[in-house]
Amino acid sequence: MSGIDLRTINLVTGLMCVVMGTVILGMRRNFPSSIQGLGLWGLGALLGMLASAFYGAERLMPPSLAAIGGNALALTACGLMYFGTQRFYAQQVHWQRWAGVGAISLCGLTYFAVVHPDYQMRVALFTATLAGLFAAHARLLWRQGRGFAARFTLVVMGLQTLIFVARCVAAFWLDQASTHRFAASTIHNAYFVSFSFMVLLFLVGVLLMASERVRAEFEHMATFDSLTGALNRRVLLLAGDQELLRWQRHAHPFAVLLIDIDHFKQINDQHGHLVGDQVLKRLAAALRQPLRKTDLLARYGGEEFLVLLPVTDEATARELGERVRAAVQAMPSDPPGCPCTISVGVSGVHEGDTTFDQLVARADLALYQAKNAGRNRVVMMDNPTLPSHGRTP
Ligand SMILES: Nc1nc2c(ncn2[C@@H]2O[C@H](COP(=O)(O)OP(=O)(O)OP(=O)(O)O)[C@@H](O)[C@H]2O)c(=O)[nH]1
Repeated sequence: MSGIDLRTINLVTGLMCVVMGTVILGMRRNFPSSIQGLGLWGLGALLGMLASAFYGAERLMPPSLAAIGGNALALTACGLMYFGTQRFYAQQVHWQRWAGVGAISLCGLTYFAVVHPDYQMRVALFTATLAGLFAAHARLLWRQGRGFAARFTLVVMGLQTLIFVARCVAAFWLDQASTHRFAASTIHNAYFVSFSFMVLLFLVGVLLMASERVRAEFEHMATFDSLTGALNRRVLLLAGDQELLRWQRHAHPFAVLLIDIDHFKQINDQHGHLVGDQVLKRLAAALRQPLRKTDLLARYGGEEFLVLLPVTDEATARELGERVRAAVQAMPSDPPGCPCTISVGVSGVHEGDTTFDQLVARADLALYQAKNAGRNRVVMMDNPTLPSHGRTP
């Protein structure tokens, strides 16, 4: 360890910070604005580079200025990283509290650099402040983090905390001989090298966290309808194809409900599209209520919904259709005078069906009959003349 050149490590750490900071800020431009925190992480990394530059330039300026400037920049950089993670997890950023802690710490560092020079006290104060900040950061990741990237970053932050606590303790008991930031001592070298390595790992960790989040958001967008939160048409059709294969293999019956809002155009025309959108949202919530956990609800088109009912025969499907229709009719009218009813076409899988589209086409035919018969009713294709429990509005 004694052969390590700490100035070179300081330079490499600064370069890593500038590269990673630039990458993070570049990614921020291409990521959806819903992913917050990247700007603060990127800025933190760039300030980390400036801190290294200050530490390295101590021969070009009074050493106390290099020490205070470097420490101020390093504290700010680590604070920005923490605030970045708070923003990433949509937490309130309490920067005032940490700005206060940083300011007190910096006053102490200035005192021990200028008024009463004491290198050991500076090391102890600086490492204790950062250990507290890293511990808060690790706690946040522990509470909010999900998935590999967050766990990885949590481990890195936990190790950072331990390294800084160890360095703080060593400043009093084990390291009396050290008098300078770049002076070679086993304890100091170990701290310096591991800290530099952890800075790099932390920046890799936050990059992974952001990439994981973007993937999850795109997956969500590709799976769910953004207005109603129901599945989208593509996902339900794929699930329907799978259900048909299962039926061909195991002969478990299944069925679909095709649902269309009655006179929705009137709701839009009378109250505007925004109210129409709210009705669609409330309707999707009402449709879910009578369904089982295994049933899949999707927005099939503008004001059309499709429900896939696995392991369900036609009689049960019709009953469920009726429950769904009744649940929508029971929805409180909002805005007042804006009643909402639905027509439902039901179809189960039939001998000879080779595609899921055939079921949907039958349900569509049944829906057409329900509309023609006066709306607010459930019609099943096999028995389109069944008396409806619903009433014409
Ligand atoms: N607000 C809103 N309206 C939508 C959306 N998608 C489709 N629509 C509207 O849904 C209405 C569908 O009208 P029509 O197909 O004539 O059907 P309807 O008025 O419900 O009449 P019936 O189905 O015969 O009972 C149109 O006015 C569309 O503009 C949407 O996402 N939001």
